[in-house]
Amino acid sequence: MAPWWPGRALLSAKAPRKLVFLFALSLCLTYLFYSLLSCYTSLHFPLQESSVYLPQGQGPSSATGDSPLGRISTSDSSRSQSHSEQPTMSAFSTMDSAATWGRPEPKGRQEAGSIGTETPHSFKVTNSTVDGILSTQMTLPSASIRAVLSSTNPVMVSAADITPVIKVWSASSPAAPSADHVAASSVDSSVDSEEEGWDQSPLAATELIPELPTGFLETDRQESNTIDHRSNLQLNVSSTPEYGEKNLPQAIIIGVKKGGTRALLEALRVHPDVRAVGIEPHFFDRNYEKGLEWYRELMPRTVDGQITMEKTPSYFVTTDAPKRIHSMAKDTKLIVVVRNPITRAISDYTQTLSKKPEIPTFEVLAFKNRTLGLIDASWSALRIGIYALHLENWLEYFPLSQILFVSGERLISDPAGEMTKVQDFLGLKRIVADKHFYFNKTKGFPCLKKPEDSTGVRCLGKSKGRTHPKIDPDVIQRLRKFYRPFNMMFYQMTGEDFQWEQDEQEK
Ligand SMILES: Nc1ncnc2c1ncn2[C@@H]1O[C@H](COP(=O)(O)OS(=O)(=O)O)[C@@H](OP(=O)(O)O)[C@H]1O
Repeated sequence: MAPWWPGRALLSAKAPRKLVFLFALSLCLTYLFYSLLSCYTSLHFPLQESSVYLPQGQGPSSATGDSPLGRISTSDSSRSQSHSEQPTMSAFSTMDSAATWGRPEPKGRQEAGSIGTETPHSFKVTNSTVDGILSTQMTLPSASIRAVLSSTNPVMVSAADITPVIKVWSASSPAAPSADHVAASSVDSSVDSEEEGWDQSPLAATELIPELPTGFLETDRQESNTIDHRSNLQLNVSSTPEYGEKNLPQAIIIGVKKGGTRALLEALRVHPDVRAVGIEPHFFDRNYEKGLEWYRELMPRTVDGQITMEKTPSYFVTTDAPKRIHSMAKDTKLIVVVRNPITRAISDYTQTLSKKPEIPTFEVLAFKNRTLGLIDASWSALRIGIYALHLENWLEYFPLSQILFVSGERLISDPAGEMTKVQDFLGLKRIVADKHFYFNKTKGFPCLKKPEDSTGVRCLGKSKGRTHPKIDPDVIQRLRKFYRPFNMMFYQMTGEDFQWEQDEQEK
């Protein structure tokens, strides 16, 4: 009986050999296609998933175990849907520089109709180019932000992919697509921001200053923990008087992590009309189910004319925070301290490293594929720095006029100047000024001092102003390219050029 496989006889025949060759070729092509497809899919993280770091023992991180830091992925149908609806683009090459862009109405205003009366904003680009193309007035819908997120990763730019996504939004355009599916709704908790009040730090020989009298720029001892760690303890700052009443905050420092939020809050606390809770309440991200009364209880007492404040830097990247804060009080003033996203990422990494020395290097974590130069934008240290993406979420609820962007860099180089802006924004008398700051050479940062008493300064603790590890300059260069379009978008959205592109030397 003839074998089912004709063997050499068949292979030696000319025509069948061609067939076999074609078959093998098609197999190779199919394989290649699926490899590319899977590569493509994995690169689309921001459209599909939210990858975050979780502290050890929290969440399902260990189940996925794709990172020693416990990265997890969450997907839901809305994400997949947005993915399928999501057009992509190649950088800004499709932008029409003459197009006029309008900001969609903040949802809050649509609903309540009472957050101010201004017409939808449009913004002049302050820094005129993104790869030489971005210019004029435009607003950046989340679709384009995500598209840039794809296109800043070189592998993403394939001919088939390149679909223009920039839509001209007139003032009557519907709200921008929600950024819900991309915002980090559960950004890292245990390695979250570190709260620490002003410490007396070692001073240079020429700066030696006697011990502070008790009560001077009082440090809230409870600041070293987040609310989560302190469960339901009474958390008023130690200097809180027993008179007055507890109010929900009228102003919140919502971000960004490692931006300089503690320095800002502590400087604000010098102002007699500001009362702030020292710890980070994490109400709008982690403790929301505890209710507003729980939140109010955390606040220090205030008397007439004083404002209540808190800071929780993770709010800025929390999907639900804008909606929640808006539903608490639509006139809440929001402050975001922003810092060069590359330095911010390194600072974030340095903090994690200080707690988990075994983690891979920054260079390793920053890439999905280093050979291809493919940035891992799912790494929270990098993703937090895509400010335009997160801001878009806030602008759906709050008008730009209700958000103040403080430069983390200027907060160090000219703290009094930044404080003037902050006080004006909060409607406070300009009280915190140059005389309240002192540059501590040992610390390398400004510290607070009591103007009428030059015997003491207070600096932030050791976890603020850490020495950063030296990062491979090629990696920095790649990150610059990655962030550049997002920074441009952010400048455009805020109407302010933070000049991060000029930072040649990362710390
Ligand atoms: N006056 C003063 N003293 C010390 N540090 C200062 C100050 N002003 C700004 N900074 C910068 O603040 C960075 C920490 O930011 P945050 O307070 O937002 O961090 S956190 O999110 O609350 O953990 C911290 O980041 P690192 O330098 O990376 O440690 C500082 O650069």
